[in-house]
Amino acid sequence: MTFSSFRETSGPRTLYDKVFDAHVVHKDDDGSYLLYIDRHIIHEVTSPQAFEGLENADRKVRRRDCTLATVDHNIPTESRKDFESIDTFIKQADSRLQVKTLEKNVKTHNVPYFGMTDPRQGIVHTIGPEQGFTLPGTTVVCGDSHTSTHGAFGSLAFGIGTSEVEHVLATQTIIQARSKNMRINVPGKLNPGVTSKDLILHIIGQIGTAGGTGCVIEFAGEAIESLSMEARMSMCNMSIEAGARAGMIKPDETTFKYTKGRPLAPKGAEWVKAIKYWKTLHSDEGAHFDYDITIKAEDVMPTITWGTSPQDALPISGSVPDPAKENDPIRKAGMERALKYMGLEPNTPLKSIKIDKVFIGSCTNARIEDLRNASAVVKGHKLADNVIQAMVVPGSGLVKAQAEREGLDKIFEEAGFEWREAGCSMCLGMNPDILQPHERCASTSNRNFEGRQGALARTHLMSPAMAAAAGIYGHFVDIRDHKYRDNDIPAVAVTSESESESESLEGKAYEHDEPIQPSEATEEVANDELKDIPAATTAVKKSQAPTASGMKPFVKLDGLAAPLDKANVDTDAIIPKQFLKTIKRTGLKNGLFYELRFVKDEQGKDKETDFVLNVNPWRKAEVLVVTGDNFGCGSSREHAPWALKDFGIKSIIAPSFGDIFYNNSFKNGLLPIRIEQSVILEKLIPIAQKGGNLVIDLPNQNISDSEGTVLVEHFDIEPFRKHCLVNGLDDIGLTLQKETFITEYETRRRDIYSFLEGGSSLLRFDNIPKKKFNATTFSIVHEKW
Ligand SMILES: CC(C)[C@H](C(=O)O)[C@@H](O)C(=O)O
Ligand code: SF4
Repeated sequence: MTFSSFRETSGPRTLYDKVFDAHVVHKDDDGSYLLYIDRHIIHEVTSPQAFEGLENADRKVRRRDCTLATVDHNIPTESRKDFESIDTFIKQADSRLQVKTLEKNVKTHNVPYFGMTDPRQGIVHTIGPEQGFTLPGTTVVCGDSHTSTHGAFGSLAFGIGTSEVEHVLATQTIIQARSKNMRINVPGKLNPGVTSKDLILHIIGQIGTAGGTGCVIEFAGEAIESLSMEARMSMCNMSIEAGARAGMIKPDETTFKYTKGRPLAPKGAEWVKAIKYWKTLHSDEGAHFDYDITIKAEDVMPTITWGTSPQDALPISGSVPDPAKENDPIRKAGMERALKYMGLEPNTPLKSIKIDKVFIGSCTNARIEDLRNASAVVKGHKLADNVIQAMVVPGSGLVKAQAEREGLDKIFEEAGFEWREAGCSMCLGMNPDILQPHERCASTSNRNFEGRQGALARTHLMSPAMAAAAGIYGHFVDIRDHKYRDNDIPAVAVTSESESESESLEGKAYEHDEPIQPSEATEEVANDELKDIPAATTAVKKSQAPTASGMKPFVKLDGLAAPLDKANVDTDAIIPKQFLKTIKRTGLKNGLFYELRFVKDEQGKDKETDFVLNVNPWRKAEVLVVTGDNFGCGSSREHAPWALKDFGIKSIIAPSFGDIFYNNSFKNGLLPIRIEQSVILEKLIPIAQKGGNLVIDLPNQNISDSEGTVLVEHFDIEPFRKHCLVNGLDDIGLTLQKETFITEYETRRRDIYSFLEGGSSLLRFDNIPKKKFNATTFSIVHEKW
């Protein structure tokens, strides 16, 4: 049997090329591809507008068996012991609305769903692998940038925006351009005390947050091969912080061992067939990589961040850098701003910096191995007196249950840590878990952007062991100096899954021979708790509804240009988390660049700063001219282009863009244009600074001033994107015209990749407590499965 029906080249291929090729449904003459999506995970923040669009266009979820939903970002992490209903449990009205909207949507469309009363609920990127929903060689998408996590299985996994969520729901495909291939080789062995989190922070420190832009990174080499699946997931998780579209690691025995026996992993003959295929998934000898980078394992030390970008990473033995020693003026200004925000003095030894809080959680580091590593540090110690709060938030209900079986909860609690329920929590603080202004946190999460964990809060990223140690000592420490009690040193650069976990996951609890439809559990909750969803969501009038379809054509724009002299503007800065709780695409104007545009006055009211968009004439700007690289990096939130559009911005010019933001912009008729930095500085910025207009001619792909002088003779744009913008075309409508190709692909898929059939529809929902549960019921139910 041949496993692939499409091949771009006859020569050697990379892992990425192989997985990409295997999913090509159709290649258009303009070079864009339609890719089939095997696994689609959904959460409450980025799906409401997608379901709304789907319903307004009278479309259905094409493959509910390829779809899995859960709630994670908004939910409180306090004990659910007394959980009665979402109405009483979620106190924040906007969070509650998002959760209930998801529940309504999964019910309407019969999508398998792990709600708050389901012990399998957890962070999207924890539950996919845990259930065996994520499998080697699959395409995995989610309206979430850290979907890259799933690449640890050799799957092609990437974050998408809400319009694309709608596209996948309707068509089970996505329109993609081919990315470049980057390989990061890590030869040698990691030093004792060094985890995959240190390694990925080190890599980002080296290549920068724009280093992987336009690429899919394959992590390879001895140090990578020796990592456990959990450690690999932490690596791939943060490949988005390196600017990459996705991160991948070739599947091997470690992968197969982790996957075997998971509820949705293939069984019997299908397992044998799957393994045969998965073993072909590696980069061929001689395959071409556009970039090949080597990072020696022995050079990596326990690493933490000092600033407000994940690339601000240094070995723990280092000191806060000194801007006075930086020659590049843009970088120098960035460093000064970061140090001011972080409340740090140049040249301070990192180990002497005191902390206020600890957060052990997030999709990067809240799996069982992470909690084992952190608890081994904590065991027999107490939190330092200056530490106000330390939280441990497991990645899923199952991680929590496993940790409790191993007694880790007790170890943490005895040391003074809080033991919480699963969710995203303080990673971005869409729920009540936030830092207060100026609090400094040792965090195992992945983003240290300004305001990420709370307004004016200070985040330092590090491994679970290092965060736990910071809690014990009250300041950052080199984990290699820590004295473990009882010689209880965990295998931090673990080589394979611990037996106990694999066994529990292979146990009876997860058998699923008889497919059972998701029925009552989903239904009952949804029926009871839809009361406060406004009518507009349940019945939007077609004519009023903003959907992905029918965009206004973008042809020529003659618009006032505003200058923005910044690099690495992340989407958290473009639209902070508190504005993500909407279930609409509009009304985000005031949230745009909120932290930059407003400060609080004495009465606690918003007062405008002198940020460029608050100043005349730029209040009316339609073009944003950015001098620095990597505009729109970070989160996949489509709220970023929505907010820019709401403000009136129609085009953004920058040297480079975050991949997901770039993509999301097109879906909303917002034109991002990549122009070399020297040209921006020389020709465009002077006009923007004067408050002049720029004329962007999309059909002719050039930019002039209002007198007609051509400033940029040619800018690049992929033909398909141009075609859609100029004609205001609806992607989904276009894709649905390719129905024959999609059904043909599905027929082939059923045969060639038969081990993917069934998907989430094989999950059991019969044994889940429906209304109420407590930790004890949980583990009993879990044992019984
Ligand atoms: C809310 C979601 C869109 C976002 C993401 O894409 O990453 C979030 O998970 C984050 O970490 O900022
Ligand atoms: S990065 Fe944080 S907020 Fe985003 S999915 Fe992961 S845990 Fe959730």
